[in-house]
Amino acid sequence: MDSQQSTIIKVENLSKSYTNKNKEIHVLDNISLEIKQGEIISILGESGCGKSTFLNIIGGFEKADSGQVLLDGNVVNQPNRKCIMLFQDYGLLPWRTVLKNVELGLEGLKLHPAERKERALHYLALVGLKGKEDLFPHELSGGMQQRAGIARALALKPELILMDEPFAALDTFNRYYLQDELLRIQQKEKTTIILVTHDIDEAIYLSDRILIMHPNPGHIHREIKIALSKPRDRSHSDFQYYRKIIFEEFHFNHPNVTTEYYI
Ligand SMILES: Nc1ncnc2c1ncn2[C@@H]1O[C@H](COP(=O)(O)OP(=O)(O)OP(=O)(O)O)[C@@H](O)[C@H]1O
Repeated sequence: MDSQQSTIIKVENLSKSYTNKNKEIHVLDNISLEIKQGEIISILGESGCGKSTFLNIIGGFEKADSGQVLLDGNVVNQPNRKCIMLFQDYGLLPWRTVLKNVELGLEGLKLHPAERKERALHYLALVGLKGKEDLFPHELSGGMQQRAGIARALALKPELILMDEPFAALDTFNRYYLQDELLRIQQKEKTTIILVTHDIDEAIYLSDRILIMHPNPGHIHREIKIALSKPRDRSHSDFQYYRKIIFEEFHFNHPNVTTEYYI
C-alpha cells in the first residue's frame, strides 16, 4: 500500500463496555488505527472478542464510550452514506426483484429514475447477474443473493464497505468466486474495505493487512502486513508462510493446547 495514499479512517483510543445482567463487560480497550484509502483490512479473532462491536462503531451503528472514529476527517456518530455495512444474510427484500432491490438503496439519492435503473443494471452486470434482474431473491442461489447484496452496496458508490463475515454462509466454490469478484471490483473502484472474518485463508487472500484481535477486553494484539501481489495463489509457499504465522498466533499448531477457539 502506498504510504502517500490519504487516510480514510482514523480510530483514536476507542473503548466500549456493555452491561449484561448488571455486569459490566469491557468489550473494546483503547483501540487506535489508521486505514488508507483503497486498503482491504481483515479482522481476525476468537468469538466474542469484540470484532462486530468494533465494526459497528466504525459504521456509526454503535457509540463508543470514549475515543472516536474519523471518516475523511469527520467524527462518525451516526451511519453515513459514505460507508455501507454488508451483512452475511444479504438483507434483500423478498418482495422486490433483484433490480428493485439494488435500486432501493439509490432511492434516497436525487437521481432520475432512468439513471437509477442504469446504475443498478451496471453494478448487477459487474457482479455477474446480468439477465437475473427480474428474478426475486428466492429464485437466486445463496451466492447470487450475496452478489446482489454486493451490487446494492457498490451502486451507492461508498468510500468504505464494512463486511461482517460476508461469505460465511457460502460453499467453498462460491466463496472463492465471490472473493475474486470482490477483488476485481475493489481494484477498479478503489473502495476501502474492512472485513470481519473467521476464515484465515480469506483474510490472507484479500487483505493488505490483517488485524489479530485478542479478547477481555478486545484489543488489537498484532498487525500482519500481507506483502504479496494480488491476485494471490492459495497454494503458493508465500501464502502458506502467512497461514503458518496466523495459525501460530491462534496456537493451532501446538498439539497440547486444550483451549477451544471459535474463529
Ligand atoms: N448490544 C449488546 N449488549 C450487550 N452486550 C453485547 C452487545 N453486543 C455485543 N455484546 C457483548 O460484547 C462482546 C463482544 O461481542 P461481539 O459481537 O462484538 O464479538 P465478536 O468478536 O464479533 O463475536 P463473534 O465472532 O462470535 O461474532 C460479547 O461478550 C457480547 O456478548
